[in-house]
Parts: sequence; structure tokens; C-alpha cells
Amino acid sequence: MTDPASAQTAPVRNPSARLIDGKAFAANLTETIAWDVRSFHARHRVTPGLAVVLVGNDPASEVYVRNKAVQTHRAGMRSFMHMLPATTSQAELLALIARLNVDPEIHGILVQLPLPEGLDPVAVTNAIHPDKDVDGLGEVNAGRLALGQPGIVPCTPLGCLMLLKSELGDLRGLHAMVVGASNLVGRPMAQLLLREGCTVTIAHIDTRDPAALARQADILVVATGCRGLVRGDWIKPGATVIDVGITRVALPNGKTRLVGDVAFDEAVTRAGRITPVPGGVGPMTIACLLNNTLAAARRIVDGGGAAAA
Ligand SMILES: Nc1nc(=O)c2c([nH]1)NC[C@@H]1CN(c3ccc(C(=O)N[C@@H](CCC(=O)O)C(=O)O)cc3)C=[N+]21
Repeated sequence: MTDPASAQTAPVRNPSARLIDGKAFAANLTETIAWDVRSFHARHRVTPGLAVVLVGNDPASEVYVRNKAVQTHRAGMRSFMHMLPATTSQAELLALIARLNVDPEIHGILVQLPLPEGLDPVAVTNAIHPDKDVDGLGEVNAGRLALGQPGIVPCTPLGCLMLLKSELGDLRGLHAMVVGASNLVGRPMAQLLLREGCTVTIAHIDTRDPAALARQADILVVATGCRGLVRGDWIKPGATVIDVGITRVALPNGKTRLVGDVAFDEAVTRAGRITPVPGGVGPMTIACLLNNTLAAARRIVDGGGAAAA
């Protein structure tokens, strides 16, 4: 590879994009939150509490849920785990949420998605009291976001926005493209970017020539669950790329590796900045969950919010 002839004929490669270190950003944010949790406790004698409900035993979900518990404790909050069997009925799940809604030790409730077959995620998400809906996925908080009103913002889009603002500062007037229109990430992400003054394009399964649209975007946020979907030639040179996708793939040696929705090796030669997978958006999701739980506790305790409603 050090053959001078091949070095001469090799194409001039774009220098590598700057890596956006979500892991470090999330660790800093968690430390700030831990500090705020201590002063909140000193003032009110209340420790923010997060209830995480996991139905069934999807191994990937179990990893995330355990990760959330560890980070919750790191931030000085209490974590209440509810691991229910896959056979749990809708009525049983709703009864648990009803109890958590009125439990004064609980300030945030998260029901891990997807739910097993037979449970209605819309009914379950909407059963969470809006003041405790730290995932921001219920219709009240989603509606507030769509109307530009204050409310609880979904953790992953919030984490992406924090990274974008810390990298780029003011986003006003930038062209942002969101690839994927899920209720969990794509739609709320587009709403947040609109609120920041971006011109927003949303690409989805029926979009014609998404690559040509993407090439016009200063910001590309990709959340499709389709690994490697976004190729290098989708990316406008110098653009900022946020890769939300996380897929675990098996390697020939029997081990596994996490990969994103962006073909990283290609994208890194075109993008100005890019998030890695792992170590990009994933840790930000958890840090934002803690952020939302502290904010919910503040609102419930300070604002005489609806803990007892
Ligand atoms: N109601 C609900 N809210 C969610 O926020 C939610 C959900 N359901 N269901 C599942 C997905 C997935 N999710 C992740 C969170 C953190 C990492 C994370 O920390 N990832 C690390 C790597 C973790 C590893 O090594 O496995 C990283 O990207 O660096 C990943 C995935 C939240 N989700």
C-alpha cells in the first residue's frame, strides 16, 4: 500500500468527517442532570422516580432497559422496573399504568416499544398521564409539539437536536431532511427542526428519488431501521449526518456488531460531521430520558402539576 506509484494514482480522498461524540455529550449531560437532581432533592426532599415497563422478553429490549436503569441510578434518580410476561393482557397493563399515574414516587413512565402482539400501543401510550409521559409519545404531548407548544419532547429526537445545535449553533434557514416518518423518531424530529427554523423535507417509504432530495440537505437525520440505506452519494459534501438506526448484525466469527442506517465508510468521506453507531444517538436517548424525568418531577412538584390527577 506504500507503493509510490499507487499513491500517485489514488484519487484525492475527502478528509474524513468530524465524528460527533454522542457518548461524551450524553455523559456530560447526565452529570449536569445528577447535579440538578441533588439540588432538587435538597429543596423539595423528593427524588425523581422513573418507571420502566417491559412486556415480554425481547433480548435487545432487555439490554436497553437494563442500560436505562444503570444510567437512572447514575443520575441519582430512582428506577422502578416492571418486567411483565408476554402473556400480559391489555387490561392488566392499563391497570399498572393507572397505578403508576397516581403513585407520588413516580414522575416518569416509559413503556418499552414495540409491545407484543395483541397489545394496543396507541391505547397504552395514551393511558400514561401526559405529565408523566417522559417518552412524549402520547397524543397530548405529540399534539403540543405539532402546535409548537411547550410539552415533553420524545427522547431520541431531542437528543439529535441537542447534538445538532451543539455542532452547528443556530439552525435557522438550513435545509434538513428526515429519512423515516415514524411516530417514535421521524415525525417528532421533523417538528423539532421546523420549530428551529429549518426547511424540512420528510422522506418515507413512498418518496421518489430520496437520494436526489438528500443531496440538497445541509442536515440529514436518518431513522428507518434499514441498515446501510443511506449511501455516500446521498450526502451533500460537508453536510451534518445524524444516524439514528441501530441494527445488530452477526459476524462470521460468531460475534455481533451494531450498524446504523447510514453506510458509514462511504458517508464519512462526504459528510462534514457524522454520528457513529454505536456511541452516537443511542446514549443521547437515555440521557434525554433522564432530562425529561427531572423536568417532569419539577413540573409535578414545583408547578402543582397533575401527579394526583
Ligand atoms: N418507548 C420506547 N422508548 C424508547 O426510547 C425506545 C423504545 N421504546 N424501544 C426501543 C428503542 C431503542 N432505544 C435505545 C436506547 C439506547 C440505546 C443505546 O444506548 N445504544 C448504545 C449501544 C448499546 C448497545 O451496545 O447495545 C449506542 O448506540 O452507543 C439504543 C437503543 C430506545 N428505544
